[in-house]
Amino acid sequence: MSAVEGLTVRHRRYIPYSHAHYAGNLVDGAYGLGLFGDVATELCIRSDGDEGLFASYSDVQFHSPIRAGDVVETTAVLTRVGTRSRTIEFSVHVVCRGRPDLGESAAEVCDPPVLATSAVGTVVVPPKS
Ligand SMILES: C/C=C/C(=O)SCCNC(=O)CCNC(=O)[C@H](O)C(C)(C)COP(=O)(O)OP(=O)(O)OC[C@H]1O[C@@H](n2cnc3c(N)ncnc32)[C@H](O)[C@@H]1OP(=O)(O)O
Repeated sequence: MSAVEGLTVRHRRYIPYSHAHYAGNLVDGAYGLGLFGDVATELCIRSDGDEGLFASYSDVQFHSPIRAGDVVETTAVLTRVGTRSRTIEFSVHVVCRGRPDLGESAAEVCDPPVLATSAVGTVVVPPKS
């Protein structure tokens, strides 16, 4: 097993209302893939000293919507180290969510967090010099 297998990186961010795209203030599904790209970039920097390039996704699942006003946590776990390829498991969980039914700015912590999107992807890093 490689020393970096199991390496985990997490990012948190607030989803601004300017990013809402569909009815009910949903963001588009590709939004989660953008989050995966950013967390994969930090993971590759930590594992290989390079930002890496996304080669493919082998699985993408949209479990529940991401909405404007959510606070989301994106997680990347390095599960396989090839020669130049790196297999990563991704997830986005909603950790806080607006409660407009209770008030314009009301919001609550999601306990437990709500799984929104998951994926498995492959990034490629340069050869070791
Ligand atoms: C961190 C996030 C960043 C981004 O989001 S960047 C934006 C989106 N991505 C891109 O624009 C990248 C565009 N694609 C490319 O530039 C190239 O295309 C790649 C650099 C991704 C790969 O090209 P090449 O370097 O010529 O690959 P090879 O020498 O044929 O293979 C190297 C390793 O990569 C694995 N691999 C190549 N393509 C795929 C694929 N499509 N799906 C899964 N794995 C792939 C191989 O097996 C091998 O692996 P092994 O080194 O461990 O033996």
